[in-house]
Amino acid sequence: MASKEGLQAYEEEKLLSLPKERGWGSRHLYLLQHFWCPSTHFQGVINFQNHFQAKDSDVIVASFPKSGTTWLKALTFSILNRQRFSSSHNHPLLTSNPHELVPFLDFIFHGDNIQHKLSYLSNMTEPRVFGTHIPFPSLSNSIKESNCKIVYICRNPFDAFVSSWTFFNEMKSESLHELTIEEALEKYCKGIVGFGPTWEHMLGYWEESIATPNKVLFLKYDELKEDVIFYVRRVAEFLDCPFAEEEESNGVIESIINLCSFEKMKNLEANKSGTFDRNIEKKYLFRKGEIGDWRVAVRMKIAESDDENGNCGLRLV
Ligand SMILES: Nc1ncnc2c1ncn2[C@@H]1O[C@H](COP(=O)(O)OS(=O)(=O)O)[C@@H](OP(=O)(O)O)[C@H]1O
Repeated sequence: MASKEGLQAYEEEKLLSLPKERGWGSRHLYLLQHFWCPSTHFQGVINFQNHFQAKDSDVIVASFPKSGTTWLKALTFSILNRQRFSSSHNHPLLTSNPHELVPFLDFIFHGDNIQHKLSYLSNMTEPRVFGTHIPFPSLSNSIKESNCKIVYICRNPFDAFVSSWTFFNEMKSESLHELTIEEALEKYCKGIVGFGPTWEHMLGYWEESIATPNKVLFLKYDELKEDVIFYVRRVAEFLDCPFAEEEESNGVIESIINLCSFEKMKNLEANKSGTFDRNIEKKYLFRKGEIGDWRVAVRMKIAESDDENGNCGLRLV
């Protein structure tokens, strides 16, 4: 299996020595440096750690999966590039998915030809914006040592869990086994999920945001949804490109928010079809975008498990 995913001999050896579990979105999860690395990402993560050179002007959008990564990538890209692109027409986000404009560092280095990738990266327009799901302690040293900035987003874990479970069930290829929601929840609570455990992931970035507040900005999906104007201003200030009074009065913040809104992005042709990275269908990235959707999943589960006498057989929650 490992060789099928294009690993070099030394990586294969390393991989075989690690604790292993069955995965959800990937065939296996490997316990690498205290986090569960999906087998699909193993080579990309190792190569990223060994080769990526951060620039001081880089911006990294970091997140636990299904916590609002796509949204924060779109907002960060728009905030940083607002002088280059008008939000109302000809904006790259109207024709490209946020993951195509803001690539995942964990995936860029997947496959061979590292030199080609490095030269592509060094020629990218600055400021370069990247995404990552890798926990803070496992980021490359050059990210930690440079002056680049990290914007992190987390989400109520109940919602992130339901979002992940639905996503992986929709995405599931025939080679992957099915997980019931109960099995998936048990694994999630034990931290056995890609880039998990969740709490350690959040804690790593949280502690860093306290220790170095100019380096890491810690955001929560739920708060961002509730006051997006406040947080768009906050991100711009953190990235040293605050909105000028004239921009404020010209409605630049509102146009960025509208461009990146769930409804706008979900309905764009660019996000309705096609795939990115490892054949992820773009349409599955936009589901409901709500706070508290986990309650719906619980209600459905209760209804499903009510017996014919009306007794609730659910013990899951
Ligand atoms: N623009 C915008 N605004 C608000 N919410 C949005 C937006 N885009 C995506 N979403 C919702 O985010 C959830 C997907 O999370 P991620 O983007 O982190 O997924 S991924 O890790 O990059 O695969 C997923 O949440 P659920 O709807 O609860 O499944 C998406 O619907």
